[in-house]
Amino acid sequence: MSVAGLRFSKPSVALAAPTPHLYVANCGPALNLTVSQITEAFEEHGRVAGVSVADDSGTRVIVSFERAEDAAAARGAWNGKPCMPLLGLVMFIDYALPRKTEMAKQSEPVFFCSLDMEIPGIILHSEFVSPAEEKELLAAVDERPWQTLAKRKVQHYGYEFLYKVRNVDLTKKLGELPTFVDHVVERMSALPEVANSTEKSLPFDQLTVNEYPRGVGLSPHIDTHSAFEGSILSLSLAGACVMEFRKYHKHSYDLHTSKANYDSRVHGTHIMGRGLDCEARQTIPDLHQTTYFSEQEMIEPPKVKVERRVLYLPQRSLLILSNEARYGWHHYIPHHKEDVVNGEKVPRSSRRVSFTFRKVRLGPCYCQFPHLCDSQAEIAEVPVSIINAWGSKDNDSTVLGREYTICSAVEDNAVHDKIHGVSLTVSEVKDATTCKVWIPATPEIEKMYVQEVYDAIAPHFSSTRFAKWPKVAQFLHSIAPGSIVVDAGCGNGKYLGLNPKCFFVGCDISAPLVAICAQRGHEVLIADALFLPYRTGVCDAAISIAVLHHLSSEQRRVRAIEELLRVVRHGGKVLITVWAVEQEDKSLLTKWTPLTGKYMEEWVGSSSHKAKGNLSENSLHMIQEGDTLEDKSADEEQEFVTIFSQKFDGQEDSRQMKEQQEYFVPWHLPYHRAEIGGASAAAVARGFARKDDKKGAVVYNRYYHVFVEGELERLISKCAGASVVDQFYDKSNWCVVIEKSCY
Ligand SMILES: O=C(O)CCC(=O)C(=O)O
Ligand SMILES: [Fe+2]
Ligand SMILES: [Zn+2]
Repeated sequence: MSVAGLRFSKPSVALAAPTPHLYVANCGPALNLTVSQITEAFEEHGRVAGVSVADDSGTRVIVSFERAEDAAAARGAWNGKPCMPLLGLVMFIDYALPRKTEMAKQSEPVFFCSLDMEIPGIILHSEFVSPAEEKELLAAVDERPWQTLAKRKVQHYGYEFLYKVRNVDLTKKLGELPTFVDHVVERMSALPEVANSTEKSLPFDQLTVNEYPRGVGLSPHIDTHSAFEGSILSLSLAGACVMEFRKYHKHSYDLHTSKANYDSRVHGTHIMGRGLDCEARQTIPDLHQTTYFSEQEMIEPPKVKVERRVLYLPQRSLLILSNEARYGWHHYIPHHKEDVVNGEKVPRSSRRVSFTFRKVRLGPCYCQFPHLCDSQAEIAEVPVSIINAWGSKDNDSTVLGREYTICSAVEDNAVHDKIHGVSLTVSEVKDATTCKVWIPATPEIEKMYVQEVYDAIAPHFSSTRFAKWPKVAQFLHSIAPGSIVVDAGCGNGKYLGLNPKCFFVGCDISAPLVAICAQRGHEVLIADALFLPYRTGVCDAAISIAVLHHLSSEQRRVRAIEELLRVVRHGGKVLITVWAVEQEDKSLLTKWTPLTGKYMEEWVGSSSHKAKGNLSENSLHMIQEGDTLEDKSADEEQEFVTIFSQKFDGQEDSRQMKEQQEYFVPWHLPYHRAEIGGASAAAVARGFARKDDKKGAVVYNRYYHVFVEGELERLISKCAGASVVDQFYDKSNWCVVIEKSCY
């Protein structure tokens, strides 16, 4: 139904004379309106010659009437008013100028070399098969039955590709790949970019053969992330074509207030289009993201920038798509009888046959393109554990921080959390949409020596934690007004609200600390840093201040960084600070108890066992003299401890200390602050605290893994999509600012 040969543009100024073409905003496939529904509705005003999409948004269409008067009538009736035939939708309607863009479209340069594309992960090998091999391959498929689709024919080997769900059925393996592809498979498998790729593509176990008649192409798409892993390889036989690659850049939201922004992004609350009596809820197709437009934005919707690159796929060439090219870019074969290649018309051959080799994926996809990733979209539709821990009320059911809303049916009391790749066991189903789920247990060492200690010392700890570290303040002030900031491991919430132009959300594993934040009016909840209960890409920035050093394995520390990266949007920043081995005041290290023996083996794991010391288990409780830390008002111990003049100067020990990274660091809870006989007695009985009558304090041990220089950067380098934009050492901490790569 599109109007052949014509493209349209929205006029920048109101047109004096009406045209038969209307530019209609807030209407289109993204609002689940089909061309025939739109046509039918507009035909109320006269004969409609065609409806076509105005741009890539899916929310703007061109409705072309046969007569300009009818277009004027439709505009008069429905511009800015509810359109009853389209369920009361309010559209913005203006006259459109037809514009020939065919030439403009074709003026994009066509690349012949994949390197010129500047898309990471795209490789083109020309003449990958010989004419003789090509002939054999074509003869082989021509002997076999084709499945006929609307415009092209296909054959599937290994697994059938199911077009309805754009995936394979893993339970229905068709068999091995046919022997007639053996020699190409062997050669492709030996390619270094395939054999050595970080994501395993081998062995290929799915082959789709596509036969395109002249003029037939393939709509823009990304091969379903959850369906295939590793690289995708496509051999072009019998003919050539151009392939266009598209990357959509969605700009960050800029809504009126950060709270509204937060509500819309976290809770999905619709922002009402002011002045228009409709909910201006619009969805950008392909991006699987819902955006909420204000009235102004509806009239001038935020631009979705599309980057396009066109590559010529010669006959007998092999195209390899990996990484960003595979996960982050749509690919598209225009439905053209001829390709315009740098000004020259190149007719397509009567037939092109492609062999696409892929490897089916067994688990979820963890790519860095969550907005394009069906594995990760599932969790986005399955928000959010922010149920009861809001404000100060009813912490009970989320004391474990583990309440999720499950939108899909919960089967067999288990939910597979695709993002985290773990099975969650549902312990209590409250109703159809809410259930309690359990995430894997925190290691015992963290449970006792971090969580329980902070729970026990929370009010006292909080009373010593008010000074804001200038570097953190500087970071928070550098964030754009209206941003949403997550403080993961927020403690008593001293950084929440530090930049009044931003909206802060905090979480911490310690319920008593979260309660303190809630009493102060902060938006907080109880959560585990490894399982942040926020949607992917929900915030603009995140901070993790003095948190990672409380995690007892490298895997868990990496995982926590990945979680921080997950929750920030692309282009968002994360500040991470951790305690350094390289303490400004070396004497401090002598006040800490190196972890040894059972603690290292059972809890921290022998791989990170670097301790040279040979301290007995009892020595864990032998705290040095003069290490009293209680009731000081300094911010971090490091700052405060500088008052100790004692300097550490033993060379031998210094080397030993350097290698030691696992410690118990004492916290002195004065008797008058402790519930003697209550929680403290239990902690003493269980061995993670001791009474020190001389000091009049219960001494709790907190587990720390202190970082060596470069270690934080090394962990970050394991996280895809993170680039370090700043790193520094400050006040005995290693600090890094990372940016989530833009897609
Ligand atoms: O025909 C081609 O080269 C591409 C095929 C393709 O993109 C697909 O099957 O997903
Ligand atoms: Fe594809
Ligand atoms: Zn993915």
